[in-house]
Amino acid sequence: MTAQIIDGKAFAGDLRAKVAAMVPAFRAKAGRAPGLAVVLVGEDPASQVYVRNKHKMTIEAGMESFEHRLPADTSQDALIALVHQLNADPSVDGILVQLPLPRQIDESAVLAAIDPDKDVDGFHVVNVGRLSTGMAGYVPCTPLGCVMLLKDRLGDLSGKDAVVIGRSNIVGKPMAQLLLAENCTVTVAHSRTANLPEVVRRADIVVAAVGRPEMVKGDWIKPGAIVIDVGINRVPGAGPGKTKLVGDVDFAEAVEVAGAITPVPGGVGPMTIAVLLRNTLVAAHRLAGVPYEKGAI
Ligand SMILES: NC(=O)C1=CN([C@@H]2O[C@H](COP(=O)(O)OP(=O)(O)OC[C@H]3O[C@@H](n4cnc5c(N)ncnc54)[C@H](OP(=O)(O)O)[C@@H]3O)[C@@H](O)[C@H]2O)C=CC1
Ligand SMILES: Nc1nc(=O)c2c([nH]1)NC[C@@H]1CN(c3ccc(C(=O)N[C@@H](CCC(=O)O)C(=O)O)cc3)C=[N+]21
Repeated sequence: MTAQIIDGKAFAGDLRAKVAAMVPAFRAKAGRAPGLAVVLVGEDPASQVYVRNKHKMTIEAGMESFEHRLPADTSQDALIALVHQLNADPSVDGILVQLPLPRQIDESAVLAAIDPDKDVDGFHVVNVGRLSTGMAGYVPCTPLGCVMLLKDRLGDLSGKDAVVIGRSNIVGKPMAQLLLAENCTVTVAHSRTANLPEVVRRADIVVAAVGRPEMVKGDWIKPGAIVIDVGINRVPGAGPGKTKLVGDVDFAEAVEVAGAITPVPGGVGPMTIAVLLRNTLVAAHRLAGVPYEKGAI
């Protein structure tokens, strides 16, 4: 039996359409559009592609997009000064500083400078604390997108055995917190985990966020399990000079065992941007004092 393919691209398209449908009512009440500011430091080609996509989709959703591109040798002080300027700008509801940052800049100092109420990435320690204590706040886009796909597929996640591979601050840890909040029994695996295949084999839900191309093999997966592949790895493709994207899961193997699986591309990636727009819409409502029906999207 082969797994169902979870169409994250289509799901994300629906989500963006729902966000776009709520923008006119917000505009009418607030007298302005929701605004998202994206800051890119340096010329990393992959980051440039993401930032361009975010800009395009922000505009398509009827929101304002403010792009700030800074040279790779920008100082930490200059970047933090820009963040402070965006914090004070009433037309900006959401601020995203594209990661990773160049070596001379301390990431945590920059994230700490972002107003937690404009932190639509959910990376500020205040929002990390809110998530881990069950308070309302901003949740990192990629993990929230993964939970949306899981709930769409499974409904209630209570009692499910979930294994998250990876413990980064931007994916693994918030993913584990969200699954815990959904009453899963959560295991977080990482590079020092002993017997990783065995650990993964007991999971009803596997989330792979490792950054190692096709590391998770088919015989690590319990038959019928749901596999969410967060990995985005560019590897050599067919023909000289060509590249292709693969996930952290060996898709060809896992698709033969899993109950459902996200592809790469077209799985989790598109969800990340759709959730970013959703978080920006929520931020705009809160900052403008326009009521937002909890759970509207
Ligand atoms: N789809 C999307 O929107 C997004 C995709 N990504 C992708 O997700 C992946 C993970 O990203 P990110 O969390 O930022 O990556 P990090 O490099 O920050 O974290 C990787 C994690 O994987 C663990 N790990 C590394 N090697 C192994 C191994 N052999 N066995 C078990 N665990 C291992 C590391 O363990 P340790 O802590 O011990 O070092 C670490 O916790 C990447 O491919 C990235 O491109 C990221 C963000 C968004
Ligand atoms: N502050 C910050 N917030 C982030 O959310 C953030 C970041 N920094 N730095 C980089 C990572 C990575 N990330 C992705 C977003 C979209 C796709 C995406 O749309 N992927 C498409 C493919 C795109 C392609 O073809 O390259 C897909 O999987 O189908 C992937 C990865 C957000 N990140």
